[in-house]
Amino acid sequence: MTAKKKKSAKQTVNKQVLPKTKQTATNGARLSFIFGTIFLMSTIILLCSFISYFTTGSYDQSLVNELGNREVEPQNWVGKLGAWLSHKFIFEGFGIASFLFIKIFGEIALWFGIRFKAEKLRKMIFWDVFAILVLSFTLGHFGASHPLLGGVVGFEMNDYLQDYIGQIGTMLVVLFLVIFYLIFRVKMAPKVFTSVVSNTHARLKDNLEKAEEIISTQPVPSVSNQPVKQQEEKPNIPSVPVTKEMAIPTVTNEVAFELNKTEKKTDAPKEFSVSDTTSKVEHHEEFIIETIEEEEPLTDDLSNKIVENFGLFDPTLELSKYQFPPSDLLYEHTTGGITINQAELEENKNRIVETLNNYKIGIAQIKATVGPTVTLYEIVPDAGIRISKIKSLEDDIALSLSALGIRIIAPIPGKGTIGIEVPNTKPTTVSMKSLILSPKFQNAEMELPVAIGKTISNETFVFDLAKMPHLLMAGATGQGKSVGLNAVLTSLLYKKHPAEVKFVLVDPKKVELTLFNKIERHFLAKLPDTEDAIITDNTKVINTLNSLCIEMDNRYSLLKDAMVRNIKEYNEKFKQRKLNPEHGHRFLPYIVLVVDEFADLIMTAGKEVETPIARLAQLARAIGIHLIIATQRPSVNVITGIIKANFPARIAFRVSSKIDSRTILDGPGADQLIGRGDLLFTQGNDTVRVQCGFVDTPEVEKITEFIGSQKGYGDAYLLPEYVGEESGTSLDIDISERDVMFREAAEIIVTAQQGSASLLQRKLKLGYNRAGRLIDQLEAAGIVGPFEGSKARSVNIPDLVSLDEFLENEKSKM
Ligand SMILES: Nc1ncnc2c1ncn2[C@@H]1O[C@H](COP(=O)(O)OP(=O)(O)OP(=O)(O)O)[C@@H](O)[C@H]1O
Repeated sequence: MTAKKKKSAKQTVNKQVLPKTKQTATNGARLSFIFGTIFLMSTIILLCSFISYFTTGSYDQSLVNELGNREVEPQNWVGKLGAWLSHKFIFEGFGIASFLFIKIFGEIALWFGIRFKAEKLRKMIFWDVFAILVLSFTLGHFGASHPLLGGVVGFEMNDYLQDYIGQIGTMLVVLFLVIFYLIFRVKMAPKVFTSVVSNTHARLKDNLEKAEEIISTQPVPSVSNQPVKQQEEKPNIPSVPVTKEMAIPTVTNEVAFELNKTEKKTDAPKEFSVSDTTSKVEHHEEFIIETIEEEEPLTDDLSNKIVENFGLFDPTLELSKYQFPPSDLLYEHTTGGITINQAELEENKNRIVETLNNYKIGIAQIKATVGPTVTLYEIVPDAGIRISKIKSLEDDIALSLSALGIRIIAPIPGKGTIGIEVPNTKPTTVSMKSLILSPKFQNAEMELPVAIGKTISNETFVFDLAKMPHLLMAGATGQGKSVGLNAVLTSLLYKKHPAEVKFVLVDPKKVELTLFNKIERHFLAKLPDTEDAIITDNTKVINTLNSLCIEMDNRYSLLKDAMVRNIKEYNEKFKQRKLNPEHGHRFLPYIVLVVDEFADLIMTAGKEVETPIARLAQLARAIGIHLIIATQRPSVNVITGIIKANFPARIAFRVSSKIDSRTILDGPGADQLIGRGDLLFTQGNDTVRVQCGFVDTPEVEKITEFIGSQKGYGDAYLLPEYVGEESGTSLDIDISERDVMFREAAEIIVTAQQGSASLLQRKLKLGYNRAGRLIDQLEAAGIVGPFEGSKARSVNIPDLVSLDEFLENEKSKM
């Protein structure tokens, strides 16, 4: 049953990738066949027309101008069409070189038939046309006596050139074109042409020297003269054309071997043998250095071919008609931008100056920047005033300004000034619409762009979730967390296609994220057996988190197999069709896990939740799984050290105490926020104050409605099945029912001393389901220990010898 479901889950995933490609492939094949047939028929028509032209041409020529007349009956085998075609091509065109047009048509027909590389076809056609021109030009030389040889074009070309460069010049041009053709088309090395000359010269010179030497050393003139003569008469010149192969192992190489042997016999008189003469002549070793042409790298591999025929893989193809939600689904919330209240600014400034003067802090300059919720007063204190003094007066200053949530930044990082943030009496709501429409978000070239809000200087604040790579969000109740989560999700929905990102939503409060149910078949991911994609039950959360760990392991194996480092490179390679879906490869969407109330979860499930969350947070960045966890209570027992260490990016809404602020931000500040979406964002060092974009429930409803009413996938994105402890494995698996790879799997597990399904997947190239079954069987046999959460199972057999004994024992007991 489970196996069946697993299988169907896998099939669904594969279906998402394959069917469209197949359909396109069939349509492409049909079109190719039709065009191929048309070109093949054209080839046959040209061939018949041209051949018959040589017997019927002279008769048909007189009729060519009357071919429109039905009464006229030409003799060409292909009738009027054939007579007209051959007259135009051969007589008025390029002479007998026109036969090469048949070759061109044939090549095109062949290309449609067997689809070799288009580049190759282009090259072939280019050289065919070149050959047509050269041949027609060459034969056109005899155009006056044999007009059919080069056709009118060939004759005219000759005639034209001869007028300017004469007959010799024209012949040299022909020679040049032929050499050009031989070098670039036949790929004859230029050396061949030069070596004909240089070899002749070199060998003649060489032999002459040898002969001279022999004459001077040999006492018997009758022997020495003859070979010299022979050598002179028969110089060892390679005949043209010389190929690369012929150039290397010439007779001279063999001689070189013999030479070495004889030279060792030091006392013996020098003996030289030249293989084609019987006499003894000293022979200098000829040393030919041949530069072998660089092998052209094969660009012809299958992936290029597929890309050429079908284009890059398009993950969005299955939902190609998907429409992104329009911005008018969102509300303005405010009319116009920030309103600057001059009187309020003036008043606050005066009070700041006054208060500081009371504490004997003089001010050299003060500047105000009005943001949506707070105004930043940037103060340059008089020389000699210590910053720590201002900082220690923070509460007193706040009291004097009698405003809630004054935040003092002393000094402002990167500037020598002191900042005092004072809330505006009339805060401006930052609408999500203004964020979505901002050029910063629209032009963001990010993997997972999120427009969270506007900074104090009223700039849209956009970050890439993929770079964070995980986000911790905290804030007391009612301070804007849920709105913040909605802003994140809305940003992604406005920028990403359903094929590119999937959400795993955990909502123990059962209210905040339920709206997203409508986009289940577009954007949500879930466990195979579950009804609802949005997880509200804590035990299901544990299964889902463990399932995400499996997905992570699977993705790592895929990445390893594809020899890439991260999901971006992997998907790029997949789009270029360099990864075979039949080997389990598929386009990997980003997965964003959102946990709305983490405190709740950790209180009920504790380590069972913390361990997989920590594991995912540590490892999942490269494979595109990103975590956003939100919590009301940022206490240390909820946000433990291990969680904190792995969530460098934090968003803090208003919290109730300095301690909470420290837990979430590692510093104070969050307790001084004013609520209603006022937040601090940190990613390590700098902290940015941002007013979160406001997106109301009806807006989210409209967006999800808009997306949900469009055609979606058959189901949510299915995560790998996770068999939890409580569901138990059928541990009494019959030995006869064991997988055929049982022994091999056992050997791998025992060798590695690590009982993990993903290890089997990698080593045996198995799917997750089969590897999981094998692990179950190994557990049933007692070779591996029971499931231990996210840790690999223990292995009970120490080595391969013991494994052999164990399996033998098992057999004998049967
Ligand atoms: N960015 C914002 N701009 C304006 N008002 C906001 C913003 N965020 C939140 N609010 C106001 O604060 C109210 C509470 O926000 P929200 O529901 O997000 O709080 P919460 O932190 O999720 O609370 P809880 O934890 O109890 O669910 C909203 O109904 C809204 O009126």
